[in-house]
Amino acid sequence: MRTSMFRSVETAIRRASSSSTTSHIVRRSYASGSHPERKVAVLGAAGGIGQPLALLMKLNPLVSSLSLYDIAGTLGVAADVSHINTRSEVKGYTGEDQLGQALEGCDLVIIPAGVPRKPGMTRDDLFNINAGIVKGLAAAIAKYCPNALVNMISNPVNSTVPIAAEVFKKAETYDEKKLFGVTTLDVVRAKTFYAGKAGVHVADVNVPVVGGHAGVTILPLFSQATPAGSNLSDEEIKALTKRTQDGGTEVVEAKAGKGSATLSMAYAGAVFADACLKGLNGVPNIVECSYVQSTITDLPFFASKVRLGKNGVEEVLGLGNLSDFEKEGLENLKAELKSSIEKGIKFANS
Ligand SMILES: NC(=O)C1=CN([C@@H]2O[C@H](COP(=O)(O)OP(=O)(O)OC[C@H]3O[C@@H](n4cnc5c(N)ncnc54)[C@H](O)[C@@H]3O)[C@@H](O)[C@H]2O)C=CC1
Ligand SMILES: O=C([O-])CC(=O)C(=O)O
Repeated sequence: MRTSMFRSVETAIRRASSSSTTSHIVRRSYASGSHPERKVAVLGAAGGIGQPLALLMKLNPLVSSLSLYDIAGTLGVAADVSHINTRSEVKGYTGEDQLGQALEGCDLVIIPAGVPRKPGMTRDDLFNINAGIVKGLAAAIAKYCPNALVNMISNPVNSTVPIAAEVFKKAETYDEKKLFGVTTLDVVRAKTFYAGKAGVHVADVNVPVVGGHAGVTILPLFSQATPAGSNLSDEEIKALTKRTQDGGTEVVEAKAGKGSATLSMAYAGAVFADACLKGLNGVPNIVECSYVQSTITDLPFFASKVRLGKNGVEEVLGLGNLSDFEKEGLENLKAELKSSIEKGIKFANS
């Protein structure tokens, strides 16, 4: 699960910022094809997540064409980001009549479109607005880029992924290997919180997070965290688990009505998108946690470690050994996750 996203970004910045003649030559030969052409779209690109995510995707050398779409405000964001001297060409699209152009030819579509939480709300409280937004965007993806990988960020992820799956099924374009709920922020938080408590270097830490992306459905597996052997007590593991599950709420409360996590989410979204692009490009052994169609439990969608490849999901990895506390957490999350999945399926078919 270690990612070289930072290294890629660093390399891109170094390449772009050097002004020597040699670097122009290097840059030209680089742009002419050391990586395949990849078109990536961000839907909701003018929003709190969309803008920093657009920036991070512009810094990613695996992207050759960056398509920024929103219902309003995209052209300014696209003009701004387009001036950065990295590989990709940037185009902005605004309004539904430009959605098709934004999507045509995409290899990867990232969706942070929709409303965020305010204090006191659950992610499910966003369902009424975001379910319709996701349904519409999924229908457009089925029409204009049915083969693209889809990274769903819009909440409630536990329901929006099943909604997109149903829309794709109806359009006869569904490929379960290509639809991902982005749960990377849970992993990012689990790594950060664990490193702080265990006193280990955060860059070395790996922690799988399984289940879903809301409250108790977020199940970090600290018993599998590496580096291990930090002698954390049961109480400390419980507190780390709770903090990971409540990480989104911690940010919502700190922002006090001004939305939810945007910067850490953009980072997490960029890490996951980078992993998807590497998989598409044939880089071996790319593994990230994601909420996907799954048979590793009795639930039809479940987050776990996933190996990424040229067609999206190459393999959904099992849960490994769980502690008794994690086994209990797994049983406790099933009812809520099942009902969120069923709610999404019912909505998509209504
Ligand atoms: N999966 C995860 O871990 C996380 C998910 N989120 C979710 O991401 C979503 C976006 O959050 P923010 O960027 O903070 O919200 P925001 O309100 O700042 O931005 C959302 C953007 O979506 C756009 N939008 C609305 N309808 C659209 C449509 N039909 N097509 C294209 N764009 C549309 C809006 O114009 C706006 O620019 C929320 O649902 C939030 O809950 C947020 C953090 C983490
Ligand atoms: O908490 C929220 O509403 C946004 C989110 O999903 C997160 O930060 O994990």
